[in-house]
Amino acid sequence: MAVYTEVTDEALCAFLEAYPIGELVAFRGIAEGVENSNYQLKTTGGDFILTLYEKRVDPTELPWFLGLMRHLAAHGVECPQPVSGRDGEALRELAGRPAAICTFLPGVWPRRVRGEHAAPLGDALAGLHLAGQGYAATRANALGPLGWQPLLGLCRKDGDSVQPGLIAELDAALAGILAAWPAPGSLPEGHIHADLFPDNVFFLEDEAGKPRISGLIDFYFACTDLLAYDLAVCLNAWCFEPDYSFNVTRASAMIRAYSARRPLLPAERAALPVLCRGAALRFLLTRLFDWVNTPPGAMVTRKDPLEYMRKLRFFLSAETPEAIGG
Ligand SMILES: Nc1ncnc2c1ncn2[C@@H]1O[C@H](COP(=O)(O)OP(=O)(O)OP(=O)(O)O)[C@@H](O)[C@H]1O
Ligand SMILES: N[C@@H](CCO)C(=O)O
Repeated sequence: MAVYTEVTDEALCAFLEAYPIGELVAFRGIAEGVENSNYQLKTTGGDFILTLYEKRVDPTELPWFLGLMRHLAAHGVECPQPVSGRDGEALRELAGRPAAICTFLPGVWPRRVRGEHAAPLGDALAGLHLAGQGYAATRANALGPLGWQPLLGLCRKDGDSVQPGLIAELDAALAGILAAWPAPGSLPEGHIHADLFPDNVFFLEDEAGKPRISGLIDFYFACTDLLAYDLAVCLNAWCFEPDYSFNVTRASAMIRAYSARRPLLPAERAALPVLCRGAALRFLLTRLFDWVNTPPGAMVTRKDPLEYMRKLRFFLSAETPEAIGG
């Protein structure tokens, strides 16, 4: 359930007066998503998404995220576009929260990932990286390597209650990953999505029944970091079977499609195993943090950290890029 902040009819109608998108026809809360409150709006001007940004998004960073979405949409990426009010502002306040309206994207995210999703995803990811190049402002990755040690520290006290020995295993993995992490400046950097999981990628089917991407959403973890790290996030999120076996065919198709649009440098390909380990650790740590630090009844949907322990173990055992489809 992710409608944390309720909006009344009256408040919404008053809010909409600031926008040139007609009058409210209908609106409903969207239960999916864990970070923010989302509403689907139908107005006489069309379909839109209203997002109320909840506590975990720093309001001072919102202009960067909205600016990136605008930039990407202007450069050919299908992604939500912030709608400006009559005063030119896209960001304002509703029900005591920062709020923005974005364009609605058609399509649905895949509840079950299939092999044929991999190539369109790789292609779209490379397209996003290329389109992001002209967006000059940068945002450091708070959940990058420098953030992992402090995050692990915050899980230290209770982490072993999730699985005995977990913290010692993570200490050892983190030390190895940091020691092997690419040196600053050694790999291409740019703006990355950093959370391109299946629930953030919408597909439609073409006439032949083949899936094609209709849009990418949820840019609120986007940041400036190693481009190949974004591919590592996708290899984690898209390439495991429900029994946690790694689907190397799917990974190869994704990497090939990415490289066809933005050729990976040999050094990026060589770094994929450690980048995949780092990406697995990142999602493990944020999930573990939520697991051990969320009081019952709090407004955060917890996800299983151990799913990422299994993925991390796989990537620790995969020593070459070939072993992960590279
Ligand atoms: N622009 C859009 N067009 C159509 N549907 C959207 C759009 N933005 C969001 N949605 C719908 O809202 C749901 C939640 O959105 P989103 O994933 O951005 O929420 P969140 O709580 O910020 O994210 P998350 O939990 O993934 O971090 C999506 O699964 C989708 O159904
Ligand atoms: N994609 C993240 C949640 C944050 O959007 C996860 O699965 O842990």
